[in-house]
Amino acid sequence: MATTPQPTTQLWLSSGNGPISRTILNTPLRDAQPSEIPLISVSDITSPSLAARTAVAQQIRRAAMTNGFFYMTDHGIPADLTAAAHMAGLAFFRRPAAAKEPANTARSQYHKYTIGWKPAATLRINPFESADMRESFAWRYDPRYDPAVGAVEDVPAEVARNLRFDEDGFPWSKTRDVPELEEAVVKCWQAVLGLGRALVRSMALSLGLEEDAFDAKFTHPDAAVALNYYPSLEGGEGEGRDVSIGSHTDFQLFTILWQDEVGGLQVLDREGQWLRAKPIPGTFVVNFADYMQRITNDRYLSTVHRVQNASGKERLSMAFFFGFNLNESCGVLDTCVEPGEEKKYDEISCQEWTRRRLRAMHTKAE
Ligand SMILES: O=C(O)CCC(=O)C(=O)O
Ligand SMILES: [Fe+2]
Repeated sequence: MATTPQPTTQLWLSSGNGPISRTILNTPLRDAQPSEIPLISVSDITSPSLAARTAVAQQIRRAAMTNGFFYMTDHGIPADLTAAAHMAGLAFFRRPAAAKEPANTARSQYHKYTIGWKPAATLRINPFESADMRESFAWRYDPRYDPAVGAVEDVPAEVARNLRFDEDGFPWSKTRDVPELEEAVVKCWQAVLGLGRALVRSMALSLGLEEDAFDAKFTHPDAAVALNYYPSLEGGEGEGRDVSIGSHTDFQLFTILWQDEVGGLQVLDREGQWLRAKPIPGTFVVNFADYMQRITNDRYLSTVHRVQNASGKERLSMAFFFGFNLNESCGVLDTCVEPGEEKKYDEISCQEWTRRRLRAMHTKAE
């Protein structure tokens, strides 16, 4: 018996290769089932037992090839670290715009798009949807804060070329009215950085490589953090309504996201169904991003997601983005092509890839 095709709509998004579209079902948004966004315990991610580490890697592989999203539990990040950054973030954002203005990204010496505070509705990550109603505060990798880096003078020249620091200590020099913010965010970032490195090793294993295959590529990773602050939207959730952050994919390898208990994150599954990724206390959400999709020849999905916070309450999330050192590049991995299959992507540096993505969000980009 022939099945009637389900009504669909085209969803347009920007990408590093220009606008792309996805076919989405016209069915209403619904909560994700555990089989769609699984819960993975990573307690064995650094276990001395290879079998135990492999078991984690296999679950990650399955999630990457299903919908590209999973909840991560037993991750070892102390709850008091995320709680302190959450509270400090709220204290920062709840102040009037004039108090946040000194930390406006536009005032950064070198990182006018990627470090500091962005006011609400000034970004539109998806040109086909409303402006992003979120405010954000972002910071990016600085080896002076990386516990795995000894002396900053030892950072190799080819890495250092892509790392520039504002001489006045921006943005932290402009957030002194919330004195706890710097320490709370940096401590959380440091802990998640360690976890991110462990995850890359697990992902190497999951791709049939040696665990240390990527080690040289993340000595000084493109590890950024964004605190997102979402006032409640007026119009409710669903197609055609305002977005807190528009439909997009993340740029680099993967994102580790902490979310509060409000909810609002939506994930587009492989069939084109929008799913709510409801908060599960104590977990982080992990999603794969564009660079990972490229090097795996589309084996691992860079999943489209967005946020609509229509809860009537404010929401805060912290996104930790993880990528290789910006000067690094990686082509499609041999373990991701079957005999006779073509490599779909050229090798491109992480710097160039993130630049292309940023350019699609801003008229100019660093
Ligand atoms: O706040 C969220 O749940 C997601 C944020 C996000 O997608 C991002 O910052 O890239
Ligand atoms: Fe995202």
